[in-house]
Amino acid sequence: MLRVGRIPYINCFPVYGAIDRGIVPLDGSLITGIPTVLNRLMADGELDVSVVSAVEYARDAKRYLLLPELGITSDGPVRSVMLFSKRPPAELGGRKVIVSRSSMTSVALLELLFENVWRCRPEFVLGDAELVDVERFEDEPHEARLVIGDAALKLFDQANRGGAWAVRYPFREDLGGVWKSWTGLPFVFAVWVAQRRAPVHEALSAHASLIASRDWGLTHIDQLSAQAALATGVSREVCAEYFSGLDYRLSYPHLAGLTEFFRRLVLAGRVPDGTLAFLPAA
Ligand SMILES: C=C(O[C@@H]1C=C(C(=O)O)C=C[C@H]1O)C(=O)O
Repeated sequence: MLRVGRIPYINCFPVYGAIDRGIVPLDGSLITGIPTVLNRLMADGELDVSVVSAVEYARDAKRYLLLPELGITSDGPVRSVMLFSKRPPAELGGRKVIVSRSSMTSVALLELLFENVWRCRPEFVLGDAELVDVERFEDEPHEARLVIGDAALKLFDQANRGGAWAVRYPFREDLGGVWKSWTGLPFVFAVWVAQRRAPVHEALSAHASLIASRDWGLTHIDQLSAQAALATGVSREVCAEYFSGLDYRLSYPHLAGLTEFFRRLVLAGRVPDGTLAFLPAA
């Protein structure tokens, strides 16, 4: 039986919702983890199929096959990948920026944006940035923080409603939005991959289930938004708006965004040059 990874954030509700409800069968067992944990489990061969940070694919493309037609993407603002800053990003040179330990893609994207858009070089430090960590944010001195997932959505929402976070971090940059202004392209935060050595018929079966579940999810956003509101404490309306800004497909514009991101990471020497290799479509 395949071991299939999933992220606990609400951004995965539209893909796993029908599987969770038993509406779409999955021939495999689900293992839940934050993105960097799933990346490591895939790198170590402990999972067969998983959603991973887009950068994890590029880091070791020979190990994986991409699952076609599936990704976590946004064409502009994403709302859940945010730099919360006490000063304008261009003034963060030499200052401490804490980046989420949960993320690989967004950390790489943030570094590219500092080099090319904000043109300065902060000191990056890894830190915890999940919902349970939020109360301890001020314990570590910093000028800005990269937060992803449910914690980012929640803090962004609180800041938009003028709460304490708006005062603490007057400068809030949505990395999906900044990427779009810089390149004109959508951004692919996460992809689904199978180990190349996974039996093809089993990987195809998992892919078919994920696609069927995603198709169900996209037609049941009201139901999923209610569940997401319970999970995060963010209103149902904001969760619905969040889902409407995410796109779970991997069509030509998304692939253009993905390859542009990888091209820039290769130029910066952060990942080896490579190609996109896909599992045959289910
Ligand atoms: C949009 C998001 O996409 C994600 C970002 C990831 C990363 O930065 O490595 C990995 C998986 C996704 O959860 C998010 O988490 O908010």
